[in-house]
This record gives sequence, structure tokens and C-alpha cells, in this order.
Amino acid sequence: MSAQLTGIRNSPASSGASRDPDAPPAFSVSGAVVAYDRTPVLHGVSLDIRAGEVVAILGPNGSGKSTLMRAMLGITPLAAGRVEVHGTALHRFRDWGRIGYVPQRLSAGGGVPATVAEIVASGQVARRRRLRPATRGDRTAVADALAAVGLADRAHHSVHELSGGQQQRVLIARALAGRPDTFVMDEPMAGVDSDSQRALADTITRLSGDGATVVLVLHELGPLEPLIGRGVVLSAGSVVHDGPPPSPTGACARPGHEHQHPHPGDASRPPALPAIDVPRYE
Ligand SMILES: Nc1ncnc2c1ncn2[C@@H]1O[C@H](COP(=O)(O)OP(=O)(O)OP(=O)(O)O)[C@@H](O)[C@H]1O
Repeated sequence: MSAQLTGIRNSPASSGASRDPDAPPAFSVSGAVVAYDRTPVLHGVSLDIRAGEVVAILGPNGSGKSTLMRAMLGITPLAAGRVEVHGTALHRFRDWGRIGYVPQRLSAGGGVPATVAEIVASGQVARRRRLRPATRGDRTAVADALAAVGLADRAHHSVHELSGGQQQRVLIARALAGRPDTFVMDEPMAGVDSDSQRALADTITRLSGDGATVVLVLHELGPLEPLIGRGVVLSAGSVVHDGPPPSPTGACARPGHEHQHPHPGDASRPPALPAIDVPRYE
């Protein structure tokens, strides 16, 4: 998809707002606590993400990255704390057309038979008025998004015919098709080949240049490294670093390092700046 991705026309619908220095943070999280089965997995996380900022959420497996993203979008309820989205308390926020969410892979289509184009068009629902049929502009946006991820020729295929990496690209296209100005992407590079990762990085760079806010869960910065000035590192449900993304160190810096295990000394290490995962995508 590399050459095609660079041709995307996906100017965020509200990029002007994102460039407004007086705009409220895209996300303001304070004291967020999330518990599953009464077991807390986020312990009072606080962070602001400015409109127009590109932020990587980093940390070991199970540290709470996906949970934080889902809590920021109201998908997972807070046990305590508060989230505001573009200046509005989450429970009052209605402008979901501004938000493009790329969940972790393999939820595209679920068990329902759906074509690639249908899944991508579902990304426009929040922007459409009820019962309004798709306009030519809507169809163009779907075609542009599919071209951007190199799947234009798969529009009418069942999503179940696609590989895991292609399904991931469908989820990214779905987010692009709604032309949001705020992207929340949970490991968008996972399962995507390295050429496509670079092309996707070009798209995210362009979206950022247009003023979009981009929050990404990443295991490694990879081709996005030049774009990411801020890394928020979670460890065991708490923020242990918020600033320039720390470099992977030691064995964790080795290309292809699998992070499915605790590091020696993890238990005793002070929660200062843990080594960053550099796992290999399958
Ligand atoms: N729906 C759920 N029900 C119960 N426990 C959950 C659920 N989702 C996540 N957890 C647990 O919450 C903790 C944080 O999980 P989470 O997926 O947010 O971490 P993560 O940092 O995104 O991990 P990974 O890098 O492996 O995706 C883990 O211990 C996980 O097992």
C-alpha cells in the first residue's frame, strides 16, 4: 500500500479547531481508576493530550495501555476519576464524528458477514444524520480510505477473506473514512508488514500536519519515531514516565525482542523509567 497511502486526502474535518491555541485538550484524564472484577488495573492515571499533539502510550504487556484508551473513549467505565474530550465531560460528549478509533486487530467484522467497503463505511456513521443515505462525498471518502491502505481492489470482498494484517488495515481505513480530527489507535502497526508500516507512518504524519490529534498505543516507535515527541509510559497501571519517548535499552533494544516475560529485577526496580518493550509483531 506504500505508494497509495501517500496520496490520501483525509484532511481532518475540524483541523482548524486543533490548531487553535485556546482549544481545550483533546483528552484530559484525571485520577482515572479502572477495575476489572474489582481488581484495579489503572491506578489514578492523569494526563492531558493537547489538540494537535501526537502521543505514544508505551509500556509492558498488561500495563494498562488498551484499558486507558478504552477509558478515554468511555468504552470501559471508570471506577473513579474523570475524562474530558475536547473540553466536554465524557458522559456529555456527543461529537463522536471527531473521533477515529482503531481498536486492537481482529474485531473487524466480528462474526457478521460484511464486505470491506461496508466495514469502512461504518466509520462514517457518527457523522451521518440518521437514515440519510450515503452521499457521493461519503463514497469518495470510503474509496480514498481504502486506497490509502492499499485495499481498493478488495472493497467488495468479505472481510473474513483477508489476512490479519489486511484486517488491521481495514480498521485503519474505517477510522480514516469518517474524516475525524482525533485518532485513537491501539497498536495500529501490529501485524502490518514493514513497507505498509512506513506508508501508514506517512499517513499519520500527514494527518498530524493537518492538525489532527493522534494517540497511539505502540510497542515500538519504528517508522513513527520522527513524529513522536512525547511518550507516556505505563507500568502496572500507573504513569511512570511522561516526556520524550525513552529509548529501549539492553536486551529490550534488540530487534525482534519478544516481551512476553518479566525482566530480571522487575519486582525490585523502582518505578522510574522501565525498559520499553520492543516485541516482534507476528
Ligand atoms: N476485559 C477484561 N477483563 C478482565 N481483565 C482485563 C480485561 N482487559 C484487560 N484486562 C487485564 O487488565 C490488565 C491491563 O490490560 P491491558 O490490555 O489494558 O494492557 P496492555 O498494556 O494494553 O497490554 P498489551 O500490551 O498486552 O495489549 C491486564 O492484566 C489484563 O489482563
